[in-house]
Formats: sequence, C-alpha cells, structure tokens
Amino acid sequence: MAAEIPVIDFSRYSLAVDADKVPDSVLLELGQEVYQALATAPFLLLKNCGIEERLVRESFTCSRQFFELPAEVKQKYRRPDDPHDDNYNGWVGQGVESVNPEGPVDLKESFSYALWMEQKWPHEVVSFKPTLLNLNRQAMSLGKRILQGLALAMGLDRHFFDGPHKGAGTRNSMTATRCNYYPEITDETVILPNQMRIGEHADYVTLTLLFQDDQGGLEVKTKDGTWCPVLPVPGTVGVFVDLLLQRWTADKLKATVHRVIMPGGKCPARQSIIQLIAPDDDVEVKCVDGSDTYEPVNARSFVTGIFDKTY
Ligand SMILES: O=C(O)CCC(=O)C(=O)O
Ligand SMILES: [Fe+2]
Repeated sequence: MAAEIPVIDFSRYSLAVDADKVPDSVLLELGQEVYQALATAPFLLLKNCGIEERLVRESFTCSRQFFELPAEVKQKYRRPDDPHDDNYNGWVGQGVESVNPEGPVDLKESFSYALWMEQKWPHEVVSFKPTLLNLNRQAMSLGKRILQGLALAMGLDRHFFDGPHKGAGTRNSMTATRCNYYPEITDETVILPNQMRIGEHADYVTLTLLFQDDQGGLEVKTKDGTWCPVLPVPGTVGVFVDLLLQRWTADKLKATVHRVIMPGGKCPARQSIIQLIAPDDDVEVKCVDGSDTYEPVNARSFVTGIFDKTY
C-alpha cells in the first residue's frame, strides 16, 4: 500500500541550488515528474529539498515544548474566534476544531502562525519564534519552487504562480504554518466512535507541505476511494494538492483528501507541521485552460467560506 506514494528526488531544484542557474529545460523535466505523480497519486514525498533536517527536528522540539505548557499559558496565544479576523492565527485547544463538520471533534491541538505576525509569539519557549520562522521561510521558498516546476509542466510561464503568491509572508496572504500536536492516548475509552486525530478533509489553499514525525497515522484517499497510509520517510517533505490548485488546474490535479487516524489502543503523542501556501487575498483563481469547469473565485472569500463551515 505505502508503495503507492511516489518519492521524488528534488535535488535539481533544491533550496541549496541557485534558482537562476537552473534552466527551464531542467526544471521542466522535474516539474513534469512532480505533475505526473500528483495527477495519478493523491500525494507525494520529496527528498533532497534542501530544508535542513536539524531545523525540522528543532521545530518539532520547540513545538512540543509549547504544547506541553499548561493550558492557561497557551490561552494567552489563542486564535481569535472570528474566522474573518485578519490575524486568524494562534493556539487552538483540543475539542475545538472539526475539519470534517460531519464527524466528531478532532483529537488535536494546533498553533498556526505567519511571517508577518507580530504578537502572540509564546516567549515561554525561547527558541520557538526564531526556529519556526526559519522553517516557515524555507518552506515558503520550497513551495514557490514546486509551483514553478508545476507551471512549466502545465505549459505556462515558469513564474505564472509567483505573481498570485507574491504576498506570501505579508498580511495580504493566508500563507501560514501550522504545528499540530495529537496528544498521547492513555485511556482509549474516552475516544468517541469514528473520532480521528484529524478528520477527513482537503486543505483549502494552493499547496500544503508536510513535515511529520515517525508515529504514522496519516492516510490519503486514492482515486478508487480507498485509504492509503503514508508511512513516515525520514528527510522527506510531503506535498498535498489543495482545493484552489484543483480549481486553477480545472481538475487536472485533484485536491488530496486526507485524515490522521487513531492508531488504536494506548499510543504516544504525534506531531506534524504543515506549511500552507496560499494565493494573495485579492487573487482571482480561474481555470488556466480557459474552461468553465469552475467559476472564478476570490481566494480570500473562498477560504473564509470554508472556515465558516468548519470552525
Ligand atoms: O498531521 C498530519 O499529518 C496532517 C495535518 C493536516 O492535515 C492539517 O493540519 O491540515
Ligand atoms: Fe490537512
């Protein structure tokens, strides 16, 4: 089953390589590999992306230290209740979110942040802010490079997606990083029927990059509707297609439907960190093939429309 998840070597356009020195012909080949993989499999893993392993490990450590703080401390960094708040970032405690509105609440906590965010950084974990901002910067650059490869593979200009994402890291973009913490289960009798660590959903922006620890539990839905486990592969970054990229590509790439299941019985905590790559708030997303598969939508309204249903 796990063999269905392709692993692609991204070293030709890794962050360690000067982007200007990589000609379109080289990027096209790599972009086609990524595009073909995403057009057939629901998800892929990239290796040799140039994001330092040590940084990923340190990010998990800081994030865990934050989640282990008492709830009254984490409350200071709560995400606002209103999804229309333009700084819709911060801590979300357990039992609040249900990414699948039809399912029970997710058994997780999260902390989301963006590069421009000035307040709400937990000072209790000293290296939290610098470490996680460093990961956010590198993940945003990687996301941009993946989109450049996909643009060439789609017959577009290499920089087609650069413009609509130029505000990433500013207040005009919903591009954000989310640290997820799925607590240890010590008493499985408290788990509700069908309760997940995170219920079935697709992410709602352009692309999502995933860093996960070694616990497993992530599953992606294949085209025939079966669930495929994504076994953790150290040193790789996962790539999900999100709902706005599905609209842009007029269904040539389909959004990755995914969930994190409960391993069953007592189990240790699990951690993941995702980088959401979102178009700027004022971008109109319309099918690049000129078809009317989807009506053009404003990126911000599309996403807040989903928040209204989910949270
Ligand atoms: O924890 C994971 O592996 C996935 C997290 C996820 O799907 C999300 O935060 O949207
Ligand atoms: Fe997700």
